[in-house]
Amino acid sequence: MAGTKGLEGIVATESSISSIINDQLTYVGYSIDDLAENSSFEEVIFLLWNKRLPISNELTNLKKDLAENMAIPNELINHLKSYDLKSVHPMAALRTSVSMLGLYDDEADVMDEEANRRKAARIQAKMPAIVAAFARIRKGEEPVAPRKDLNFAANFLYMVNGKVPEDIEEEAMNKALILHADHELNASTFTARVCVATLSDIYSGITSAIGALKGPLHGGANERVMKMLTEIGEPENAIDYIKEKLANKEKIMGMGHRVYRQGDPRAKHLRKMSEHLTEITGQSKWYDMSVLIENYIKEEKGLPANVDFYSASVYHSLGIEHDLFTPIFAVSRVSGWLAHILEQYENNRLIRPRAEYVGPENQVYEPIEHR
Ligand SMILES: CC(=O)SCCNC(=O)CCNC(=O)[C@H](O)C(C)(C)COP(=O)(O)OP(=O)(O)OC[C@H]1O[C@@H](n2cnc3c(N)ncnc32)[C@H](O)[C@@H]1OP(=O)(O)O
Ligand SMILES: O=C([O-])CC(=O)C(=O)O
Repeated sequence: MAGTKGLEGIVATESSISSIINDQLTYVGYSIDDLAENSSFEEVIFLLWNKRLPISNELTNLKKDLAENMAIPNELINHLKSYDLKSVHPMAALRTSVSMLGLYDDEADVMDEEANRRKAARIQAKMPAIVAAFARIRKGEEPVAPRKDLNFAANFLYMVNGKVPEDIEEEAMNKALILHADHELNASTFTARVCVATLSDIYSGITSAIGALKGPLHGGANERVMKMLTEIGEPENAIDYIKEKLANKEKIMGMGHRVYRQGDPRAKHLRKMSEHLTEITGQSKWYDMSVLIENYIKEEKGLPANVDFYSASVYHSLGIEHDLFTPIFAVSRVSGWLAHILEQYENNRLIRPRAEYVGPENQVYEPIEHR
């Protein structure tokens, strides 16, 4: 039995939600380029959950359902208020809050498909409200209730900032949410599927997935990209900084990918958004610095920029606090996690691989006083 470190290249399930073939990403067969340019996040949610695009009244109903389900229980708000949130990472707060949401859902352990779909809509709707409430409470501000007349992207920014976003901000958030929505069997999606394959409930699956996304080798990289850019400070420092990191065998956040070899097809959209948004907000240096780093790493290490690299300067130029970058990823990716959970339940089998034992053998137990 040969071990494959990190399960690289192993096909662990069949799925008809998203595919990565020859460095091209599709959701249910629709190119990510097409969706990013033409679609809305709500439409993508429908696509992932139903494996087809909605017709007009279906999209209207989903938007209504999401807007009506956005408000979070007061008990959860009070719970968040009870912590000293200055030392709590928002991903930790999100992980615990989603777990807690399950305590206030009468259907949490009802396992039929219709109930699971209703819970999916509730979780999708409430995640942005949790992130926004956390962001406000820790600044000593009251959470802002969602508005039923705003779409998902606008409502999220409205709840975070307390004001209706400009069109350009809403467009950028909508596109970022589409680009992050699903990605085949990435680590957090796999985590969600492993969890619910025991026939555990949706809240457990999403809570586990948030934990996996939080790590710096996965969704946690976007926050660290901004930390790196901030440390670099000015474009002229970028290459020396990167050289030193590489000499110390440190990884450059936002670079490299387990599956993509030539390039992450989402990065070009985020690069374009970063160029535009940093320019109109008078912060082009973040984009300039990012391009220098991307080109250098491509040249030196042959590694492409991944989705986390340019999303950092995009969110920064939207005025978003840096530790909210990964929670935004989660607000989008939960749509994919939910799609995969529904797909797993439809055709379930326990996920239980093997480990190759490489430890000592034939040991003889010694009583403690003889060791
Ligand atoms: C949404 C997402 O999850 S996208 C990924 C977000 N994560 C990051 O951006 C963190 C930085 N990147 C990485 O750590 C990696 O590229 C990963 C985790 C994304 C993929 O890693 P793996 O497929 O396991 O590749 P692995 O870590 O084994 O690296 C292979 C080689 O490339 C090097 N390498 C990979 N990524 C980087 C990087 N970002 N910076 C410097 N070197 C790198 C490794 O050091 C290793 O070199 P070696 O063979 O000389 O030891
Ligand atoms: O697929 C992966 O390994 C990581 C990734 O890019 C994502 O989850 O979007």
